[in-house]
Amino acid sequence: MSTSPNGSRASIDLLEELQIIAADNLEKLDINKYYEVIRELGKGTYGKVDLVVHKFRGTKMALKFLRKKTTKLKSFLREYSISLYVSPCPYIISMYGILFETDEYYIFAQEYALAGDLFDIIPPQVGLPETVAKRCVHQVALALDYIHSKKLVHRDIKPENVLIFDQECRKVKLSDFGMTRRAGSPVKRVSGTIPYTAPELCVPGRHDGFCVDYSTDVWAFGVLLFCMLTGNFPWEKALPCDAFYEEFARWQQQPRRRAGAVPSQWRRFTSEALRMFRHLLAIEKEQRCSVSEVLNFLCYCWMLDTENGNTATSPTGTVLNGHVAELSSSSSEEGDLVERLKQQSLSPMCAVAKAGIDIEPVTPPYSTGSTINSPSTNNSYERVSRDNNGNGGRILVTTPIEICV
Ligand SMILES: Nc1ncnc2c1ncn2[C@@H]1O[C@H](COP(=O)(O)OP(=O)(O)OP(=O)(O)O)[C@@H](O)[C@H]1O
Repeated sequence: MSTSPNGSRASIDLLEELQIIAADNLEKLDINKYYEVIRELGKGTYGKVDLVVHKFRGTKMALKFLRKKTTKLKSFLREYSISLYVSPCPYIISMYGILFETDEYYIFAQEYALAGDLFDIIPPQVGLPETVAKRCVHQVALALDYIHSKKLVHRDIKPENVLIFDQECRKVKLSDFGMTRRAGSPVKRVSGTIPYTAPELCVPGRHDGFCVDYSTDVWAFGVLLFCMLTGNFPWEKALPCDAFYEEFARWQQQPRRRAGAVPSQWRRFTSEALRMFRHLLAIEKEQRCSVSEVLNFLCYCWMLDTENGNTATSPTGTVLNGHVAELSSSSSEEGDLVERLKQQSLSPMCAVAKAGIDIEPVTPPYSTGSTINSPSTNNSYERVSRDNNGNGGRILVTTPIEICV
């Protein structure tokens, strides 16, 4: 908080405050002195994520490395602060209050998700069993709902950013807040991954900028659902030149939908599931529902030929109605978070040296304590490995489009 000229306290919001604290605590250190690298967990556009063990504590954690060459300090601090800000949600990856830099990287520490990411467990062209998919969908919906309740838009919803703790998706958490922005803020260029990108952001030649909007997360969430249930993308990109998208858009815009007119890729779904998809994937962004509407469809069967039947139960045993209220933290809880961070050093070095400071994830004030081949379409997607580790053929990489800065 700062004091304005007239003496009143100018409000600096929590996110800005977290960024200031983070900047004040950023220090250089020799990573090998404090961490033993076990293996690389993943690679992204701007760096990598390694599984490490803290040499003094023995704590396993995931360190996210953002290359200084391609990441501005401001972007790093923003990603770190947003990740921390939303981490109280039980369906979002937890954070350790640790950040530092080396000559080459900015680095922060996260909880380690022991089963990797959702991308790796979706059987290509088959999809996950409906029960597993629903369990996952429910948790991701709650995570997104939480983010939206904080007036933030994730902007990079895809299976690679859903981290999993077991193969049955009993515990999954949303991650990667590098693209997250406040709803309503202007962004210069489109960002995202093409099959998940909403049609209004796919239009070529639109360089006039966009306002960040929840509806883009809703669209990506709808595409994610399709991928999980089928092991395919519904289309390559949401543009009229894509025959799969065009067919879907025509069907969406029909005033009266006849069963026979359902596009072939969508005929495997029950009418309730189709209704859900129509709400999530409304062509006009104003018509799209909120993410939480999916929760009203969990009690229905989604797949026509499912062997698992439907699962109406919540993964956490919580009542579906009122979930948002349960997950929203109060401003005093947010204040607590800032206070704890101020007291807690953000350096791994001091975390060891200071008595009474343990390296545990920054815990939610209201924690429940509960405990594709990239999906391919039947069309002509370019088949490229997601990484260079010999996964070739398993995945179809989507073409990243311009990233906003
Ligand atoms: N906490 C974690 N535990 C386990 N694996 C993780 C963790 N964080 C990231 N990963 C793995 O590393 C991959 C890349 O991580 P992340 O998405 O955070 O990087 P990124 O550079 O932002 O990626 P992108 O450019 O795709 O947005 C993830 O898809 C996942 O497989």
